[in-house]
Amino acid sequence: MAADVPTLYDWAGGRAAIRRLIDCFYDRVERDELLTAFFPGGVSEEHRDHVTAWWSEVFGGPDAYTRDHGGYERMLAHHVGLSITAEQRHRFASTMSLAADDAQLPDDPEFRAALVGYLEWGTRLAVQNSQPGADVVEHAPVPRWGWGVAPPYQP
Ligand code: HEM
Repeated sequence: MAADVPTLYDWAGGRAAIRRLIDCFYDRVERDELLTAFFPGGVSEEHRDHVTAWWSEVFGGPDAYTRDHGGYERMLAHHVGLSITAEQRHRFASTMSLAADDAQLPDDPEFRAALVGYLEWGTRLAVQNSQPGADVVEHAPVPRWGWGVAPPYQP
């Protein structure tokens, strides 16, 4: 991709913006009848911080999740055995999309398409990995997501 195309992380507004997204998301999750049981007692500060690090890295920011939080293998371990249903996955993905509005992330079609593309991909992998006896990919790098076919519109 051309050197002047920003990362999704920078376009979103950096770590503070990703943290707003994650907070708005989990604030909704805590009130959601399909999702709240995954987080007994509420979504901890530690979880919010780690998931912020994950999304920041995926979107092209610092590689803090790989360096400090156990990387792909730790993320995988958290999803194994959860038995996430199709309905829960859809609620998770649609709630994150709503949270992007709550958090006032950029709402240009290109950015939101990239965000939802990663969400769709990531949540479907989470469902697969969470099933009993799933044949998981045990080791992988933290993914890096990009703009796909539509980089940001910059006249
Ligand atoms: C794009 C999709 C997803 C991403 C990027 C993601 C990311 C993560 C990460 C990075 C962790 C580990 C946090 C840590 O290191 O402490 C985690 C844990 C977890 N995730 Fe996901 N996840 C996704 C989908 C889902 C779905 C669909 C569900 C359930 C409906 C789910 C439920 C959980 C739960 C219950 C934990 C463990 C929480 C804890 O014990 O602190 N995740 N997720």
